[in-house]
Amino acid sequence: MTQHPLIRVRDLNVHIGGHHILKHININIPDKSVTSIIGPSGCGKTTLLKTFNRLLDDTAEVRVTGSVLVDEEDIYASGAEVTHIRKKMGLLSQRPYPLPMSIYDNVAYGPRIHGIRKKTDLDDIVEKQLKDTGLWEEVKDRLHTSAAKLSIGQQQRLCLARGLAVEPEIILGDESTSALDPISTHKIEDLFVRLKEQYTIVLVTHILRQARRISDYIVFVYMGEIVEFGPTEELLLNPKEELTKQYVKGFIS
Ligand SMILES: Nc1ncnc2c1ncn2[C@@H]1O[C@H](COP(=O)(O)OP(=O)(O)OP(=O)(O)O)[C@@H](O)[C@H]1O
Repeated sequence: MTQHPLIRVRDLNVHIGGHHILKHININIPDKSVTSIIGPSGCGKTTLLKTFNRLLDDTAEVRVTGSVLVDEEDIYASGAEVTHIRKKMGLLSQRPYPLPMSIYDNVAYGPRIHGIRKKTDLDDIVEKQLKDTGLWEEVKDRLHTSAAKLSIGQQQRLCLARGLAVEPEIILGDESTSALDPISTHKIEDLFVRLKEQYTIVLVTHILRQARRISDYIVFVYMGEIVEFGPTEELLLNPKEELTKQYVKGFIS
């Protein structure tokens, strides 16, 4: 059964510097599941992901039209508040960018900004998020040392913990395992699968095997358009569109 949609995209178009990058995008991203955006390099995957938390429309050369409804609220409506929208989403980029501070302070950073001051409350949040991201046992004895000393894989899980600490509804991941070794990659993939019980997760990946391992749904994008969207097995094993077939077979890259 298809989950209730949390993100609804309606006739979304993105022009950058006069180029029509995303064309008439219509999609419902289901709640509490993992949806992967796949497609060849330059097709618009990252651009689509960025439209979900208004990371795109900050410059004069970018024009976004259409609507993206999150929880029924159009995040492109005039007057929509960007800080409020971003609080609903945690973004995990290709490389981890821990803040130049301790492990503890990285996780406590967002909650402090949102007004949580009491030490015991912050301690609880830090412990919970580090446990949820599987880091607690690895770092509990060095919480006040620099986050930069962690391995890249640990830093990526810390960035996830930092994002989750402000209680978002949605996790966006842009090729978030591309800088990681296979073991760290599997840890992050396992986390996504576990976290989908509580969050709606949208990932950009160019690795079909990864999309197959962890997604419930897949969106195939080609030259700025959605070619096909559907449950993972159906889209990969029995695609409806010829272009999807070609991509899945590896004839388009
Ligand atoms: N800020 C920008 N200025 C100019 N062109 C841009 C900008 N951002 C994206 N584009 C263009 O939009 C198109 C889609 O880019 P995007 O990064 O979304 O693709 P992608 O599918 O994520 O690619 P990849 O898999 O290689 O990361 C590309 O042609 C890219 O050059």
